[in-house]
Amino acid sequence: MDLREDLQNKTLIGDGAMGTLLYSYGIDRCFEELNLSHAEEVLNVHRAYVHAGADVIQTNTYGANYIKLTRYGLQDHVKEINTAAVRLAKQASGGKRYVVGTIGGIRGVRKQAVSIEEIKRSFREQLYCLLFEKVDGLLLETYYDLEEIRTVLEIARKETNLPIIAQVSMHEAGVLQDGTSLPAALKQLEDLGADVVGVNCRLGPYHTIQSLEEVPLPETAVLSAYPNASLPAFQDGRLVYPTDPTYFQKSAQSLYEQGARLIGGCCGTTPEHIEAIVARVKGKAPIKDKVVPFTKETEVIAAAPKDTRPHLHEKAKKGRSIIVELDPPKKLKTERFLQGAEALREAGIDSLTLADNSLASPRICNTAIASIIKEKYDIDPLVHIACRDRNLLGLQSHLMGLHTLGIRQLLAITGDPTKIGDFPGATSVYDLNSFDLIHYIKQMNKGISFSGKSLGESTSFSVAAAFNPNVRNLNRAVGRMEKKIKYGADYFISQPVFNEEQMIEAYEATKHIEAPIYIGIMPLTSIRNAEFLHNEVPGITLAKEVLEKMELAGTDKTKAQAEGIRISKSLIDTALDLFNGIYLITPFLRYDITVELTKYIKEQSAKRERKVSNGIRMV
Ligand SMILES: Cc1cc2nc3c(=O)[nH]c(=O)nc-3n(C[C@H](O)[C@H](O)[C@H](O)COP(=O)(O)OP(=O)(O)OC[C@H]3O[C@@H](n4cnc5c(N)ncnc54)[C@H](O)[C@@H]3O)c2cc1C
Ligand code: MET
Ligand SMILES: [Zn+2]
Repeated sequence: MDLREDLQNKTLIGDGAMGTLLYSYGIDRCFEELNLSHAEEVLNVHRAYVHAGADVIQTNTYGANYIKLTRYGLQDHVKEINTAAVRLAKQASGGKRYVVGTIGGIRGVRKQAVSIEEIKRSFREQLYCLLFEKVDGLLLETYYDLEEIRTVLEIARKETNLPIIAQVSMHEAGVLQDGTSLPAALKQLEDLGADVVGVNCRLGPYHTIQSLEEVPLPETAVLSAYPNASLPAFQDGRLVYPTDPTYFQKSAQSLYEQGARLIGGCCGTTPEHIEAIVARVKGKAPIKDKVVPFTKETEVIAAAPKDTRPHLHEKAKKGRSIIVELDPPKKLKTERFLQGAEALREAGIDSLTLADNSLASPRICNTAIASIIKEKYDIDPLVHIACRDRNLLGLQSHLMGLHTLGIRQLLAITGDPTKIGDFPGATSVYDLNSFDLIHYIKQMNKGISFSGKSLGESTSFSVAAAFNPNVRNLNRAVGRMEKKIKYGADYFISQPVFNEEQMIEAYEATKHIEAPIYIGIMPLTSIRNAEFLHNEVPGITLAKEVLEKMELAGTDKTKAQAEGIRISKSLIDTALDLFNGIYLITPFLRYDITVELTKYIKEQSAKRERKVSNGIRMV
């Protein structure tokens, strides 16, 4: 028996689902652990697939790696679970079927969730366990992340000469989540030495066939397909795959015609599905010629509509740039806000930044406000986007909406925790964190959606990221900035800084970073305001001297405000020597304060420029 040789001559049949089958029996726990505690059930599933006529049986080890087992506190049982799994599959196969060791993908849309180094460690551990038990081949399945499957395939290819089946999964037919087309992805896997390349899971037969229609026959590898039984439905609180084995049988015929030589089933498929496809395509002579009738023309991705205004990061690279935060109102009246926006525009700011429910309290949607000020005052708004309030679907739709409104400046942040806001019990989504959000916004700039599909047009977002200099370990904060740049951040906007030394430290720690930094300055309005910020707002720390100065200014509002402005001006003097970008935060819609500070920055910058040009004349 030789799997490679067999695949040269005939169509082989894989098995169907293990996980969803056990789940449909009412077992809802770590499926891989059942190899130890309920071996008989696992054996029965394998036997049912053997009986149905499957040629290739997969071990019940899809998630038997320490990363996934950690969820169940089973991370130290990788070896026992994998060992038992191979023995059970072999026992059911009786030496008459190929037993392939399954290793499932770990990453979904969130690349950030697990580092590639950790994936390598976890993969190796599981791989060695499976190889030690002498499987007949390996099945790498359900990989959404191309980087991940490339990485693990390289490891596996170095470690063994056994046949390797490498399968990716797609959110959208024909394309991986990073926008790589299925044919290109499978070619990469073939080039890395996979014997069988294909797709499994997530999509039902219809989309799987549609995806394979575009894939030419590989030169050295063969094609495989393990579609789900159908798209899942949610019934009585459970996921079910309503499907009919006859439909699956017909689909298997189409997959065969598309050149698939190993055909099995993924989620929702049962021994009946496998029996049905065995009857139709098992053993058939493989398709050796396939004409991909037309490579569906790769959709031409149009460039974003031209906007000749420079982005904020370009402005701050060239010279002085001022942005001012004026947060959308917490109440429905917008007059004062709009007056502020207009006054700040008149004062000459480069952009008005609009927080996304900062401090986790609801305000008028910043996109609505951004659109109004853009249209009404020709302001180029900067919209903050937190990962807290929208899931992946909401975030992508939100970004598409922003693009449609011609809004191009974004700040991608995790978002303040709901605990501190008006609804402490509210859920927080966090499908993505700020790194991933930056990455996906930049993917949209290439015209590719979060799921890899063409958007037909590229966006032209400029993406800022947060920098928090108010931390004990500045190097760690700088490390996060460097990582954000890797993910695509164009520039940074900092939390407000409240003393000169801290500003100098922030400058020293970041001077090697080429991406511009807009340094935050927030005028204080009273000692109570200062104490609140210092003691209660995450990420903000005030210097002792600043608190003392505000204390001295007393409770007279005008005096306190004047002191706040004095402190800010002094910070501005330092900032102008160190940073091109200045980010002013307007307290309590008191735009008169930020207008005054904007004018101050303009005057001081002009003075400095005059000095420089006088200096040049003197030389
Ligand atoms: C300019 C600016 C504007 C903002 N606007 C808004 C807004 O509109 N709406 C809103 O809700 N919030 C806003 N915030 C707050 C922001 O959401 C939080 O400060 C957020 O934590 C910082 O954004 P970040 O996710 O990019 O990341 P980071 O600061 O890089 O980190 C994210 C989280 O991880 C934590 N962390 C940092 N280092 C480590 C580490 N080594 N290990 C483990 N954890 C770590 C941080 O404490 C932070 O909670 C803003 C912040 C800034 C600086
Ligand atoms: C989540 S994809 C399916 C994994 C594995 N083949 C199973 O059926 O359990
Ligand atoms: Zn599946």
